[in-house]
Amino acid sequence: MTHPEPAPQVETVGIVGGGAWGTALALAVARAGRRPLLWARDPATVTAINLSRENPRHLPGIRLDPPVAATLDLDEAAGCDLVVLATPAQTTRAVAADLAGRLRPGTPVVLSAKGFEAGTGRLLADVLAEVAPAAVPAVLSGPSFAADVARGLPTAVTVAAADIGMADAVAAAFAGPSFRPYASDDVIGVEVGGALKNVLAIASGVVVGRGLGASAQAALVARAFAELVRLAVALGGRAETLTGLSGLGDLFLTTSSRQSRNFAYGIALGEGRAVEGPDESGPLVEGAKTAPVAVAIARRLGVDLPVTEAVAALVEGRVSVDEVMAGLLARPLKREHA
Ligand SMILES: NC(=O)C1=CN([C@@H]2O[C@H](COP(=O)(O)OP(=O)(O)OC[C@H]3O[C@@H](n4cnc5c(N)ncnc54)[C@H](OP(=O)(O)O)[C@@H]3O)[C@@H](O)[C@H]2O)C=CC1
Ligand SMILES: O=C(CO)COP(=O)(O)O
Repeated sequence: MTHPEPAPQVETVGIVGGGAWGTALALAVARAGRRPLLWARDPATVTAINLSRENPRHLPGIRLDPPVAATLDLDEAAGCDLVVLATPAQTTRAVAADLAGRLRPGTPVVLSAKGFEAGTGRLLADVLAEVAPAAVPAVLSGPSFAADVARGLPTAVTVAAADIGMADAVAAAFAGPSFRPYASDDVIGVEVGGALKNVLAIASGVVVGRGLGASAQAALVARAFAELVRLAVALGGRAETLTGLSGLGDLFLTTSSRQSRNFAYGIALGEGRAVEGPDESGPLVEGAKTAPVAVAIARRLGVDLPVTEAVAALVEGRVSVDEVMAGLLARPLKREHA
């Protein structure tokens, strides 16, 4: 029998990753009455946050007043009462390994990246548990653009941990006047919702970029939602979780808003402006990296993910948009909920 984790007393929050999302979460934590300490690897970002009170590279135009502070010292961030990982999904193993020996045993570590690990096909919470066993893993996900959160616009997310009491405590640590976390104990469902919606946002962008019409976009989003549920359930998550914020909520946001980097990349693919995967020097497009990993996971589990397969093929430049659409429409007829 497992024992509930003791609820953490959270005054300080270490945020590992000085990008748009890490910076926005630092502001959310400050508004929640906690002291955020943002670790960034880039000295210029740390100096800009501490002296000019902004993050010009990743979140320009947003004022970062105290108590937001930044550091280059990972030990300082790791020593906080709660730690958030906010670097891209594919860096999770390396960053968590670097943190591992610096954490106090039992420190909650909140994953906020959205993706599956390439190569292993593992969920990020599993990667964290493997490389940083001293951490208590939690996941924060849901419809939340960094710019919206940073500006204090109303936002709701899900915080999941295996122990619901821990999820409640972590949710409370982030809760502020405009940032509303809901607690869940379905770590798998919440992770899959965040990871796969990026892939499906690319698909929705392709439909828009190719000018296929609002009806096609609605059909795509409905079938995309079915894929979210199928994969989450096959991996051990609960279907109802995907009807929530990390699932339907984030799918709605990123399959319809041009603020989404994944959706915007899909539009470029649909318009024929991008033929292969995004360049590392451009904006982060997590769905392009997640698509082939999701396909591999689905094939291993015998789950049918035709939209995800189509995105993987497009991103890898193996097919054209017209070939993908013809292939999807030519699939044998089936029952809707089979
Ligand atoms: N932006 C958003 O609206 C949201 C993003 N997310 C998720 O958060 C994650 C991060 O996205 P976001 O912040 O937007 O991305 P950004 O591109 O804005 O920032 C990424 C940050 O990670 C840093 N970084 C990259 N690789 C490493 C590494 N190996 N070690 C340490 N730091 C590293 C970068 O450092 P450097 O500046 O030095 O390159 C940069 O500070 C993604 O998984 C995304 O899906 C989730 C919800 C909302
Ligand atoms: O996850 C996000 C909002 O919930 C951000 O989406 P993009 O990474 O597509 O910009």
